[in-house]
Amino acid sequence: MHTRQPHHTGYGLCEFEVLHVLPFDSNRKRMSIIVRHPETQEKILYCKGADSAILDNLSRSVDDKTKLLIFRTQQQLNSYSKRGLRVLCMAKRVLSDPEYEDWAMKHKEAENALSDRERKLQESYHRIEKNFTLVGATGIEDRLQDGVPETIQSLRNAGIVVWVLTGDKQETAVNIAYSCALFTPGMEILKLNARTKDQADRTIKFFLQQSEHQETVQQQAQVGSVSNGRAHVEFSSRQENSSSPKERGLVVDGRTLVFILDRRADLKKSFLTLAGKCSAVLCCRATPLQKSLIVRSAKDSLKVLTLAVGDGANDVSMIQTADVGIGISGLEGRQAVMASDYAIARFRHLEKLLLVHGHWCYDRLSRIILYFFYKNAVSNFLP
Ligand SMILES: Nc1ncnc2c1ncn2[C@@H]1O[C@H](COP(=O)(O)OP(=O)(O)OP(=O)(O)O)[C@@H](O)[C@H]1O
Ligand SMILES: [Mg+2]
Repeated sequence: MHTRQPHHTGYGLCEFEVLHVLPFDSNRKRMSIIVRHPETQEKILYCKGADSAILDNLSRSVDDKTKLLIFRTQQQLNSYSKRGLRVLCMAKRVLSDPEYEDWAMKHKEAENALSDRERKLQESYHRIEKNFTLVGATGIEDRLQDGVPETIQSLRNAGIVVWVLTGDKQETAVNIAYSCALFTPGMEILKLNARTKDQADRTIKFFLQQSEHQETVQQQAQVGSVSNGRAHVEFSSRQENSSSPKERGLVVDGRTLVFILDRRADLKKSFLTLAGKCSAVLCCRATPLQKSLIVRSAKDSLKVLTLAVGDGANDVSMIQTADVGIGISGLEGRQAVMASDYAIARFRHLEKLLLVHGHWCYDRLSRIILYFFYKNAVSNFLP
């Protein structure tokens, strides 16, 4: 591929030759372009992607100035994501001629491979997407569509349990969970951010014990208020906080999901028991495969009817795994809609769809676990 891209350097217009485009995918969570500089002839790789996909692959030999830049960028990323912005990191790498030639030759072999092409391409991307120099980061507003909080609220009022499965960074996703009314201010938020299988196991068990303890206290409080006749009014008002069940929201990140979904580990059952005690579940930095495995696990183990809503290519297998798959037609392409049973133009149309197509869900509404994608995929599709 030899595309010329005009580039204004400040000294005049010049053109970069595009040598390769390494496309985005939700597993690498980044994309790259390799260009030839028109004046120096240097081959430069520019990469943009999720913070974890870039920061974990920075060059280790860095001077103090670069260390400071990395530190400051991380601080900026944290503040952007806490504000609910969608963050991206940019990095570059100058390639020596021998290194580039060697990579380009092997990459061509991967591109032309007749077997195992996808794996060979992934290996090729990983061979070159490393030893980055950080360039900077951006925070972009990814606004919710109109009516998302209201729709979620009415689904929850109908007894539907809503889980969000997203590829987004945890801090961004948590912020959005509050703005779309998945999490409410009174909720107790349980976070699963384990870095080993044992840690995941212990944290899940701890939360389970804690919630069982809270349930026992609540039951005792209820028994106390019933059996204690006259003292009832005073007792229940004093004990209001402990006797009214506190809603829980569960947050789990992609690395912890690896342990939970590992078939050899025995964590799935306890995770699902814990998830079943929560009013809302938020899975962050989830890959497309993890999204579909979560739907499959809920479907098989919790014995619920599942409905998945998504708008991107990374939602396709989840949409296909769910009992009912719904695609939102939007900017992210047609893959989600093509894989779905029903297409909608806006998330808020979901409520109407559930009412209109009551034959498959309305009477079973309270048994549905709903998965959805919440972003503002601005649509040209008319309802
Ligand atoms: N075109 C792109 N180029 C570079 N990086 C991207 C691109 N699209 C997404 N990313 C990065 O990869 C991450 C994962 O993307 P992915 O599309 O799997 O999930 P998402 O869009 O964040 O969330 P959702 O699952 O809700 O769609 C994003 O959070 C972002 O950091
Ligand atoms: Mg996406």
